[in-house]
Amino acid sequence: SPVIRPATSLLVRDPTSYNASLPNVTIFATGGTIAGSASSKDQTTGYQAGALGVQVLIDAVPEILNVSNVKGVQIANVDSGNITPAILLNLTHQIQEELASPYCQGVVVTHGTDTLEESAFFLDLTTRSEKPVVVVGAMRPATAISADGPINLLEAVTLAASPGARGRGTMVVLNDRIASAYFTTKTNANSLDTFKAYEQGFLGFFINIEPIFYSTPSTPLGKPYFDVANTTVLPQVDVLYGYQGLNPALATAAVASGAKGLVLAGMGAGGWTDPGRDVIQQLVEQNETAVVFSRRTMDGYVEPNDSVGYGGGFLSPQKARITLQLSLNAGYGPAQIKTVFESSSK
Ligand SMILES: NC(=O)C[C@H](N)C(=O)O
Repeated sequence: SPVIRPATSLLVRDPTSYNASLPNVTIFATGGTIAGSASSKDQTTGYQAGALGVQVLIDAVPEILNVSNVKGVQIANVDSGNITPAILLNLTHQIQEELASPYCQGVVVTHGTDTLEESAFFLDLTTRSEKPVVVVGAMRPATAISADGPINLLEAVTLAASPGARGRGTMVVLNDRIASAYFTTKTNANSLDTFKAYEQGFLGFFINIEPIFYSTPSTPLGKPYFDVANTTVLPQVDVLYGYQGLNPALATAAVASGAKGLVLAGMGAGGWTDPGRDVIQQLVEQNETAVVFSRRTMDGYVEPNDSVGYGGGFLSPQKARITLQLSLNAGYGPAQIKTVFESSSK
């Protein structure tokens, strides 16, 4: 029988629907448009994200019970812009506990799409299991005509329950595509077809809800693992955006307000202005601030060897930020941080 969690965090479907011949998947709900509710069927912006509870999401797709036994855990119910490090740490702790259970074959996380790539990347770096972890969202609220949430959720649960999904790291499901959390990014603020990994591509897609993969399981080269089992707070790392005539004082202000690290979304392959670099250099020398040069372009590579900071390799600013947070949290010094970013660039 399925593992029973404390009543405060557990919502279970009617236990009589339990089918011993099916796998067990746990759905961790965090909010977002997939749980969004608008005032009319044609409203697809300006609605309330994170309005519906996990049980409502599960009940809307009874087909889920043909592929898996499910139980839902409500972690949060917020617009994904309001996902905090505390929520992320709680999520990864609970997921690891669940993955360690022999009764759990896979995990699904429902999440707003705006910052889905950050949470998915964080989970990818902080969980270590062959079992699938699938992060899913939607672009239309649950109340909309042709809402995409129900089919996305069904596909996500099917994927999490599928033996072929094992050993592929954290995955992202939207719009019939299977993507790797490590490489995926949101590319369009409104369109259903928004998650892409331009250079690395998708892992697979769905036909009749069945996951179809293009290749055998693989792991991105140099993907680091960070143990956060005992972590309760993550260090502050801020992202600054590069542009002509950028304001160098913003970097000073970020460090003064507690940032232990900075990620620069630089121009081109990590470019920063000369006056801006002078200030960055001072911050590195005086405060031992860890600085990663990334890029403001959608895709691309920033050389790991920079005289002032670290180059972010293929990592986007938001993913470089999480990597730097986790490296600092692990107590890594300059040489180890350099290795992490160098390796993730290969
Ligand atoms: N499509 C979405 O889920 C957007 C929403 N604002 C969120 O990220 O929570």
